[in-house]
Amino acid sequence: MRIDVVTIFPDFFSVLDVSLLGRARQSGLVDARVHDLRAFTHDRHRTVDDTPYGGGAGMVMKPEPWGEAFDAVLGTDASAQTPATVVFPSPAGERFTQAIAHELAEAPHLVFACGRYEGIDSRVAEHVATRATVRELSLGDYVLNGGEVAVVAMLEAITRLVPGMVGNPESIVEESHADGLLEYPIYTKPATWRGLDVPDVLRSGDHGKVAAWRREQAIERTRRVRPDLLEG
Ligand SMILES: Nc1c(O)cccc1[N+](=O)[O-]
Repeated sequence: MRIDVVTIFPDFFSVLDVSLLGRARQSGLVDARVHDLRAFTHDRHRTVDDTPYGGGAGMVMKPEPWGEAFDAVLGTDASAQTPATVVFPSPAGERFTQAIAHELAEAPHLVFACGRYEGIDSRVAEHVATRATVRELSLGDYVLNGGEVAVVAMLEAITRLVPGMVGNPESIVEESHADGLLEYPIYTKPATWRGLDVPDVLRSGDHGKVAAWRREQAIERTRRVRPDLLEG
């Protein structure tokens, strides 16, 4: 899987050199590249923003540097069988979910466009849609200063699903949201800690009873904390 990230804060993604993603990068499972948007400017001040048409507070990211950045990262896709998927993290986007993480983990080429200021000139996504699959995705209903934080989270959620990324693929199956439910409570030694005991069923050795208890706990926790996940 190839991943390109375009941002005015490339250092934000030094995280790609550590953790799971760092190892995957070194192993060649993931070819992740970070691009500084200012590398696609041509003026002395390396300008990436300007005032909004129609007035209003804040600044808008200019289309020209983005156009050149996408030329650079999408150029080779002209002959690609599957067009790239370009993700614009945005509070106005579709909610990013585990299901979408699985979908994007199948994509051969992902590009993440990190907006700043009030956002990117809307013509950029319109233009890119003629050359790639565009997804506008939101991490949550709150205001961030830009897309970088959201992209780091999405990158972790997506790349850990790439085959070979995690040691035990089983560990992915039994996680919160993996089966549409929140994860059941988990315990390890000691059996009693500060007067609190591990549920007896988990020490019974009866795998059937353990599985039933875990399912019941996951449903109960989901009903209590995220009833919306049980609808529909
Ligand atoms: N919420 C937000 C934002 O305020 C700015 C960029 C991206 C996001 N997001 O992905 O959730």
